Amino acid sequence: MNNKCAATGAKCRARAEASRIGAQIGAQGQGLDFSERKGATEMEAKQFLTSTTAWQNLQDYYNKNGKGLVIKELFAQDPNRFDKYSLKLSTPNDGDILIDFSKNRINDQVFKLLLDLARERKVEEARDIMFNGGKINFTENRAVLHIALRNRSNRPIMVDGKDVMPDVNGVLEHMKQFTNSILSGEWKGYTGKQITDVVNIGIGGSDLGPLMVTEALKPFNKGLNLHFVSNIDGTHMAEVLKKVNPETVLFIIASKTFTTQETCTNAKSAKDWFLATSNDPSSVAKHFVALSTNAAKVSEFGIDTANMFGFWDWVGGRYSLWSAIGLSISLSIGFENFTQLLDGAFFLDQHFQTAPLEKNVPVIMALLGVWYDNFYGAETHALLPYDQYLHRFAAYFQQGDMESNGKYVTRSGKLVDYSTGPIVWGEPGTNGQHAFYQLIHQGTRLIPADFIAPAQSHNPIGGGAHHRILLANFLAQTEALMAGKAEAQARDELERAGTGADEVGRILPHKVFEGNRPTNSIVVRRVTPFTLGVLIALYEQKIFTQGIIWDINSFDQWGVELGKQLAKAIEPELQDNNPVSSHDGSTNGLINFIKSSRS
Ligand SMILES: O=P(O)(O)OC[C@H]1OC(O)[C@H](O)[C@@H](O)[C@@H]1O
Repeated sequence: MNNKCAATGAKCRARAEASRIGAQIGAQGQGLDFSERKGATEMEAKQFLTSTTAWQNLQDYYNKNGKGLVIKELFAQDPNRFDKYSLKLSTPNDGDILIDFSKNRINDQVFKLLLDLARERKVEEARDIMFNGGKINFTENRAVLHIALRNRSNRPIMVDGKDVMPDVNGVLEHMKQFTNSILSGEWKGYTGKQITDVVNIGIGGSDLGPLMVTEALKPFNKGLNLHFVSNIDGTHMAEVLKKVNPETVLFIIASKTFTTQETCTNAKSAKDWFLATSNDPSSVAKHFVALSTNAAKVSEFGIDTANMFGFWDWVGGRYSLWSAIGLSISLSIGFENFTQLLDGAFFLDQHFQTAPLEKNVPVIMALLGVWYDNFYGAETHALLPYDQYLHRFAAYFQQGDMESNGKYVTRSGKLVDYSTGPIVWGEPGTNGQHAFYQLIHQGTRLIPADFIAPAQSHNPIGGGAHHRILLANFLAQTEALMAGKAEAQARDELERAGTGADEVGRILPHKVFEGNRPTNSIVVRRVTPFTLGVLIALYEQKIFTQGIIWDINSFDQWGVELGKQLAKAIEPELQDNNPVSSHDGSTNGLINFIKSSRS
């Protein structure tokens, strides 16, 4: 250990760890291209996925045995199946988190072959590149470092030769001071009143994360009313403005780029509304703050950069709730709880970095997804939280997963010949049961589903009856999806109920459940800032792992640009009522119908 290291023990150990990982990558990274070529193809897989040995082994196994993998029979054959295919993550203060993946169409051989695939695709090496600041988002020449935002060890993380942690900590300190001054009432509005309401104006990653988390952690709310405006539809803004008072409202303009049309338009309308009452441009500073990477645009909009909370281009929008974008979270639940959320994510990141693949929860969940998407042809994945507070969880991961892995070209620009990211959807239980579970149970599509439930409710009303019923339904659904109901049982039930023979013959097929529908179950003790941080990071790292296996760039989103471009061209055409003919027949027809219908 040199003298410099002796002076800063923890940092030094972290640096040594970083350089060890770096050396390891150099030594082991034969399957990925780790050449010095700028950015990019830093993690380009050398072999096309479907021609790798691991893939072909899986394909062979699936072809021979895929249809014969019946989960309930696998349980009958192996009394230790639950122990073998479930993991517990022990959190420091928030209890254990159980991840049960035993109700899947896997056996030891499939599990081994899936792990072989992760090894062949160099998942661990790719992970280490991300954690060490590699510019893996090569189409934008950016590192991918949301993990630095929750790097609670303060291990130095270098981008372009600079440690990002001092800046990360600086913004966290600013968020802390601001949160405390708002919550204590020290920060006053332009007429001297305390702030009572916060309106977050943002869209996509600048809306969904804060909205999902503030809803999920409502029991921890410190007293402010939170509102979110995302849609350009004036209705969204108009309805929120009805509920707030210019003297006591704080607008947070959240936009990584500060160029997003919806957010800029909504922010301007909010400012106009506010100034119509305050009549004093200097009062804006007390009621508007900005969260952005773009200081120039923030001041152009009229927000003092002293009231700006910055972040960096290495934070992807859909991974940004850990950054300044989380200010509304911090204002809702207090800064201490916000740091608990970061701690939870850090806990999961450490697990992802250190657990062997066969015990690595995000890796296992990613591999199970690949098994169903690519071999069984599943097209969707359901997220089914049995917790009302998590009602936006699936919506949040629609962006998280679909914007990340909805890509059809590989890192080197070749068309894939396999499917990539699934369609993600879901609603909280038990609402979903009374709406779409019919199709999961008896439809023609295979829908792998994740069930998420807390053992303890924040609202144990009815002497705990509500939560007991909720949990019974969660457990019953995963059991039913796996076990199904055989014809003999269905017949027996009908006969016992006194149904006549003709009637039995007629309705029996409708009463049979094939079963063998795969599910994962994740059970937390309670939904807390820490456990929610774990859950979110778990899905983020699952998405990362799948992106590596599929050899796609999970961190750009060019697919959202074309529509924006065309909208910019159409908008001026909507300014008058003259018919247009510059588009295809359908688009012309729609535009002209709208023009004729609005006068
Ligand atoms: O935060 P902003 O720069 O306003 O971006 C908001 C959103 O806009 C987009 O079009 C992207 O698809 C999202 O990834 C992003 O989260």
